[in-house]
Amino acid sequence: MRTPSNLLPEGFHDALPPFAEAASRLERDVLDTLASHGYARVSPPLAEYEDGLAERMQGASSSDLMRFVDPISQRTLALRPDMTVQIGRIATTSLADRPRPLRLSYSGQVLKLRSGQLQPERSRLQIGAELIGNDSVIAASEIVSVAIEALERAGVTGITVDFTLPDLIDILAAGPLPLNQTQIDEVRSELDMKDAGGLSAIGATGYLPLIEATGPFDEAMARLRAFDTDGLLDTRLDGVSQIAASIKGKASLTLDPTERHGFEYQNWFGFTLYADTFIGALGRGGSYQINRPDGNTEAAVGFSLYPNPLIDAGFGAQLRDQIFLPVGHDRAAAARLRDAGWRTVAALSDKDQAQALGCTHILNGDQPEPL
Ligand SMILES: N[C@@H](Cc1c[nH]c[nH+]1)C(=O)O
Repeated sequence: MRTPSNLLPEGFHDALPPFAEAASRLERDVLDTLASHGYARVSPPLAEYEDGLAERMQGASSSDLMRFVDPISQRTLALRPDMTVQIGRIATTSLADRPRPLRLSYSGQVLKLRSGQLQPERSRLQIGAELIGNDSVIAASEIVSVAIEALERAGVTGITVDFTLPDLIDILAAGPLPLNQTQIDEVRSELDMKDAGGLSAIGATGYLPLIEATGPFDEAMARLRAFDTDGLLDTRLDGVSQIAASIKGKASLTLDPTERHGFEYQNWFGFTLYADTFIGALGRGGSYQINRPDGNTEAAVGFSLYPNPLIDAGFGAQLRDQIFLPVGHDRAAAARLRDAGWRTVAALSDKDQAQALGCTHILNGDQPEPL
């Protein structure tokens, strides 16, 4: 396991063997899946001008960013907390003239200013894909199914997709169930806690049925449709149902229409990914708008995975066979074994010990021999 160390700030850890390798194997599997669906890799820098980054991050402020002054430009820079924002910048500047839809993938470390209760890490690996220029049901279905395929290719089983409607409360509050901004925040936090008593106490009884519209997808969706008596949400609910239908059989499906944790900028549709063997979320995604430099916006859908907690829990950590090569070993035989997929560990002196160096075999003549 990774050992917290007072050599590093809270929320920062070294990835050690075999976890670091497990993480890069997962990263490779996910990126290969994305590439196979036409997502081209981009690699934005770790830090950017703070004002540009903050401006693009809807629902977050610069006080949520890890910032520092750049001695060269004398300007404040920020470490990226979410690569999706950078992909939006790239899509609407350097790649503004590329035909749409534009499919981009990415992977890298992101930095959160504060750690979450469920995820103490502040430095996290983020791997994802963004489909830019379209947020239709077809585009959203592609994103969800590619996310599932990527996780499956990495060996994750028992996947659950939990759908949400990130802007649901805003829509209801601006229409049939009016609320002012303070009330919106109150209603949201009561819904977060699924607190019926709390909702009643603040006079928002109209929102009570939303607490019940949660759980296995079909039942929860039926309850949500029953709640939507004037058909205001029809198109959204049809859209989310179609996306769910498109991945039926590939994952367990649930609905939590008011879940908003981590959905600061997504609009009509969002989803969180879980795996049976693991308690926390593996990633999330949804539809959103990218602000373009000309003042217009561009629709997009995408997803991001945060696989570190899964890896730390031991996922993909393989103890591989390794063969010890004694001093003076047959170099040609060792090279043939490496070609055949073996990992070799060459002795530097007679003092080196096969077992202590993690070897399972030793090269005897030109043949591997189990230790
Ligand atoms: N970047 C978002 C997920 C996402 C990607 N694209 C759209 N949404 C997150 O990390 O929560």
